[in-house]
Order: sequence, then structure tokens, then C-alpha cells
Amino acid sequence: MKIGVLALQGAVVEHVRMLEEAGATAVSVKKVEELDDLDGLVIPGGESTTISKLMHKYGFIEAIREFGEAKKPIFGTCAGAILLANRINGQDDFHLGLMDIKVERNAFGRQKDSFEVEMPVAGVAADYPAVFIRAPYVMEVGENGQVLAKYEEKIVVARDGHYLAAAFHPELTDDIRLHKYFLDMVKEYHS
Ligand SMILES: NC(=O)CC[C@H](N)C(=O)O
Repeated sequence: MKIGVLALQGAVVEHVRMLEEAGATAVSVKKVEELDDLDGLVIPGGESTTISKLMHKYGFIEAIREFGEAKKPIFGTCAGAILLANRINGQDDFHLGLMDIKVERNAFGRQKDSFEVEMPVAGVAADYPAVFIRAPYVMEVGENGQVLAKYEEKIVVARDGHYLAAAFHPELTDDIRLHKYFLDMVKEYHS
């Protein structure tokens, strides 16, 4: 199982380390050609507008759309979830538009810009430590969407077939259970 972590900006090495701990071969991806032999992709947190600009500049928008349309699993965390979404509240456009979710950016208020909380994530853990940093949330999932976790009534982990989105930063803890869940998704779609 070979998983790439999009390495244009954000918490890349942490994802690589956790994917390896969870049992995969993980590489950072800086060029579109590097997507070719991957079974799955992680799009990390950072600043979605910055990552999007770099994705356009280096040809990743088209390349990742093809990757997703070939049913290869993609896991977007924080800004990565915004990049995957096909609807962004208050905006007419989207970035990749692959995952059927509507997201709102910077959704947890100023005083709560960053915080950590333990929460149940369905199919993953009863006590997952979630680190939120200027996090978005998922306002709606599409008809095939699954809600895996909510915090304060807001959806913070969602799945849509082979796409997984988390509003928080699973790479900033030592808990590899969400990365393991993603690897199971990759196995499921691997043929
Ligand atoms: N930690 C993050 O990835 C923050 C996301 C950022 N606020 C955005 O809108 O892109």
C-alpha cells in the first residue's frame, strides 16, 4: 500500500510518519507524476487558498481530479477537506470539487481558533483526540455521505465513498487510528 501526502504546504512530514506507523509506505508528493503509482492520497491542513494556488500552478487540480475519479481514496484534513469539497459556504467556486459536502471555513469562532477535544468517531475510536486549528466544519453531506463525528452539533468527520474529510488535524497527535481507518478504505478500493 503506497500513500502520498500532497507536499505543497502544511503538515506533511507528520502525516508521512503516521501513515508509516499505521503500516503503509508513505511519500511526500511534489510533482504530478508522483501520483501515478499511489493507491491513496492525503491532502494536509494549511491554508486552503494558498494550497489551491499552488495546485493550479503545478497542475494538481486536474491530476487529483483524475486520481479521485479513478476511485483512488483521498483523505483531506482541515484545509484538505475544504479543497476536496464541492461546495464552500459563501463562495460560488470550489477547488477540487470531488467530495459531495458543503463546508464552512474558520467555523469555530475566535476564542476557539485552536483547541483539542476527545470525541467519538464512528468506526474509528470512542475517544479520538482531535486538534482543531482555525478549523472548518461540514454543513451538509450529500445523499451518499456518512457522518462519522460531530462536535457541538457540527459535522467534523465525514465520508463520501472513497473520500474522507476531517475538520481537525489527526497528524498532530500520536493516535494513528484515523490513519488506519483511511488505510482500510484504501484496501477496500484496491483491486
Ligand atoms: N488548519 C487548517 O488547515 C486551517 C484551514 C484554514 N483556516 C483554511 O481556511 O484553509
